[in-house]
Amino acid sequence: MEYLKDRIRKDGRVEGKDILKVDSFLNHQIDVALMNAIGEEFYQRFKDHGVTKILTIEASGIAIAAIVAQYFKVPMVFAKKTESRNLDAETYESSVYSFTKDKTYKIRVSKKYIQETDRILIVDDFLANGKAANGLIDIVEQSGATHCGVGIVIEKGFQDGGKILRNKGVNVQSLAIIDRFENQKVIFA
Ligand SMILES: O=P(O)(O)OC[C@H]1O[C@H](OP(=O)(O)OP(=O)(O)O)[C@H](O)[C@@H]1O
Ligand SMILES: O=c1[nH]c(=O)c2nc[nH]c2[nH]1
Repeated sequence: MEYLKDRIRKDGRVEGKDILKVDSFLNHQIDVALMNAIGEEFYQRFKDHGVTKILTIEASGIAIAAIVAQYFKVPMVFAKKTESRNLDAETYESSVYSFTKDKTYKIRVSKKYIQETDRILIVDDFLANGKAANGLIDIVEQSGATHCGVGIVIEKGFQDGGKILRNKGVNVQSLAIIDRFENQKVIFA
């Protein structure tokens, strides 16, 4: 998606050897027009898969998933990373290591919000080592629903997540795939 790549070239900032900061438009301050273009692009890529629900993980996936859900006209649900009294007792659970936070979270989705008959599109802002996507796939599989694929805004191709998921046969569609960082510049695959 050239529009997205241009925006990453313009406003993305490389931090250290493996972090791309896109907080000015994607996961802190949000450019809603860009989000709409992303939602439309995921719709075009997955519209023939009979999607009935969009699933993501808090926090950064929520804004993207909400807009994607508008294009599909289906509900969106996000996995919660913390326990709280307003979460149902009956949940599907998995475990996700966050590489940006160096912390493992138990993630949970209420059993009420995924049915066996659902066809689920997983979306997220980043794919790095694939832990978040794997945790969400684990939850979908526990529920007996079908996962139609994983839509990612930015895949860091130099980390293993994309390879791991594709080797498992998952339909991963990434709108921008980064091959490497070179002199603080982003080089796309
Ligand atoms: O492929 P992975 O190695 O799992 O990395 C990708 C995940 O990492 C980020 O989440 P983070 O843990 O930073 O939480 P946040 O959404 O609250 O920023 C991002 O939003 C993805 O969910
Ligand atoms: O803003 C982000 N930048 C990254 O490089 C990254 N990797 C996983 N999650 C991420 N979030």
